[in-house]
Parts: sequence; C-alpha cells; structure tokens
Amino acid sequence: MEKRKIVIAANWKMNTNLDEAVELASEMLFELSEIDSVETILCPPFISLQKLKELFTDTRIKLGAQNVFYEEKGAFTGEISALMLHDLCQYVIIGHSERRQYFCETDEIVQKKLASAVNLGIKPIFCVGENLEQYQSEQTEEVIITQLTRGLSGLKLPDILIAYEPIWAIGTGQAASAVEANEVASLIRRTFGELFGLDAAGVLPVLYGGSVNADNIAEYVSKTDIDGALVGGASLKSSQFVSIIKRVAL
Ligand SMILES: O=C(CO)COP(=O)(O)O
Repeated sequence: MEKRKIVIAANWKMNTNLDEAVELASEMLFELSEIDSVETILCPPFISLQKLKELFTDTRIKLGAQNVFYEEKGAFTGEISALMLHDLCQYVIIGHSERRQYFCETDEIVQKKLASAVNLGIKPIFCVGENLEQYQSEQTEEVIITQLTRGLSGLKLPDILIAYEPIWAIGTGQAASAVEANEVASLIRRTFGELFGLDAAGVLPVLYGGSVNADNIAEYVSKTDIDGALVGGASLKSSQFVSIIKRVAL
C-alpha cells in the first residue's frame, strides 16, 4: 500500500503565554515554510489560537486546539465549544490521557466531544492508550479496543486522526518501541475497519505519541501502520520540532 502523508502534530499542553507562543510559532514557521510533504499541526493553548491563525494565514501550517466541550453554547462556565473553535483551527485533540486523568474524562464524554467536533467540521486527533499497569498485565489490546469502540460509537464515518499514546511513554523518555507501537497502530486500523469499513481504515491517519524526538521519529514512520506523531516535550523547542519534521520530510 502507498504510504500516506506524514502528519506531525505538536501538543504544547499548558505551556507558553501569548508572546512565547508567537515567538515559538514564528521560529518554526521560518524553518518550515518550504516543507510541504509533511502535514504540520501546532496545538497551542486556546489563548494563542487567534494570533497564530493570523501568523499562519497563507502558510501550510495548521492549527489545533487541545480540548473542546461537547455542547455548542450555554451555561457552561469556563468551557470552549466546537462552534467557537471552528473558524480558529482545523484540528482538536480529544481524549488525551492527561484529560482523562486530571479532568475525569470518560469514554462517554470523549464520544460526545468527538461527535461535536466532527459535526462542526473540526478534525479530532483522538488519543487512546493504556497505562503502565495495563501494559504490564498485557491488557493493551482490550483497553485500546474499548476506548475506540466507546469513543467512536454512534459516529458516521468520521474524518479523524487517531493517536496511540501509551501513558507510560508520555514525558518519561521511555518511548514504546517502533515494533510495539506499530502493532497497536495496526490494531487501531483493524478496529476502525470493523466499525467503518476497510477503505476507511486504509486511509485513516494513525499517529504515535510518547517521548518522540528527532532520533526516534524516522523509525516510527518507517512502519506500515504509523503515519506520524503527536509530539509533546520536543515540540516546545523550535530546533527539536523542526528536526523531527526535517527527518521525515521527503
Ligand atoms: O502527550 C504527548 C503528546 O500529546 C506526548 O508527550 P511527550 O512527547 O512529552 O512524551
């Protein structure tokens, strides 16, 4: 099968104020403006989306939000809806393990968020992944299938990316091996195929996330079922993030 376009997404998490975000994004833009073979997505904190949207007008760099609430509007103090985001960014991260852990997001909440984003034409980067205990007791497959089937339930063929992020690999420097990550990516593709058909599974972008850096990225994307990466820590330094992209650019 022909290799799909590589996607490299940056998740800045709760880092950068507005000035820092503009500075970091500007440095990246300067280095990456010539590269069109990699789909590059930056997911800054909400407060910087508008400014970065202006900065990236007429460039190939895309923007994503890190979260979204599932209702469109109303009395939900502190929340941001897909309706508010849809003219600011093209992507949104949903179901990240940090949100599942710190904000008690269940698969049911994740499903509603996915539905809301898809309805408004924002592409979700849907994160799934097992924790260390589940990994050590060989429950990875079961956890991934459950998160996928619950998260995607009730959705019509969604325009979506799925990121496999084993929790034990996030921010630890203990990246999953490319072979292991590819096995789970392949499971994700098969499960998606069972839900939405083989053709859809064939073109589904599947990313790996968890301690990705410029030294290990090439091995991940050389695997048949991995189409790119969701990068945390290494996306906060322009030089490191740019090196990751340059390693996979044609
Ligand atoms: O959580 C991640 C991206 O969403 C991965 O974070 P690190 O790249 O810092 O391990």
